[in-house]
Amino acid sequence: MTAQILDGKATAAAIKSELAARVEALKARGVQPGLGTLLVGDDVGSQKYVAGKHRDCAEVGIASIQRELPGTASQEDIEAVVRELNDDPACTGYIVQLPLPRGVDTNRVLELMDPAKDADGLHPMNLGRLVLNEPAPLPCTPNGIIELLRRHDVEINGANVAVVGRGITVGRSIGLLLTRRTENATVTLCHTGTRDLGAKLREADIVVAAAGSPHLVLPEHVKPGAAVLDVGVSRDATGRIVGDVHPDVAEVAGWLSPNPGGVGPMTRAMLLANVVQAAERAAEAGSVG
Ligand SMILES: Nc1nc2c(c(=O)[nH]1)N[C@@H](CN(C=O)c1ccc(C(=O)N[C@@H](CCC(=O)O)C(=O)O)cc1)CN2
Repeated sequence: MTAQILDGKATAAAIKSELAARVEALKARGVQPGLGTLLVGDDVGSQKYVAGKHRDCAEVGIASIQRELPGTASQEDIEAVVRELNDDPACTGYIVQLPLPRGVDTNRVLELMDPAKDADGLHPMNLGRLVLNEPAPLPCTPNGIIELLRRHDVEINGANVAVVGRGITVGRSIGLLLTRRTENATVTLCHTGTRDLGAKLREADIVVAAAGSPHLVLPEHVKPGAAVLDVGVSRDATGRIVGDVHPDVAEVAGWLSPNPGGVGPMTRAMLLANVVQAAERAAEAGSVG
């Protein structure tokens, strides 16, 4: 068997053209959505991701507000920029690029954000709303994974899903999304403390590998025909991306997301979707437009 490709690049391009039409409609009502980003430090990967987010904004007609601080910035410096973005009317939604430098209290920074401007769905209020099944911006990577599966007609309803990795942007929240009645999956969250990871993976119809551990998922771990999403990003000595999934998994899986070109572009598309949706909600509520 050779897995069919879950093409994140093409799917994200289709979503972006849908979003561009919604942005046009907002602009016709006098509403200009604007995405802010705060990047702290000089991590090359993070710089690339943030640059990509602003390229996407330009493509769909969302305005860009870029803030950068050096890696030596203090907690207070970072919080001052968060307050500025909270108060800036041109910034209708924003993100703080993660991870923040060692020593910075990330939770305190996220808690200080205006939840109405949280374009990443990572503010504790919005994660709480997700738990309560109330409308909220959805975390971008988990939402991107679900959208990628849906748009390729991969059955989620009733599926056994194994997630590997318990990080804040993927592992912790994806179970909340997949176990909603609308998705109806059964989720096992695996991590470094999981005994017999292989056995958990072999039971799964869908594997989400988000551990950041190069080639952790091997062909013998995968049920024939399963959908495998490669989310983890490590880099080899030349700076090339190495995913969590061994390339030979393509011989066993039914579906496989490439890395790069799979979940990454979907993460960016879902960020734009959150910005557009928040602007639409605000316009409906009459606060703008
Ligand atoms: N505030 C946030 N920080 C981080 C998030 C997040 O959702 N919010 N997720 C990741 C990084 N990330 C988004 O910020 C992200 C990762 C990957 C890509 C992407 O398009 N990757 C390309 C490859 C790019 C390359 O060559 O390096 C791909 O997969 O094709 C976009 C965004 C952690 N931080």
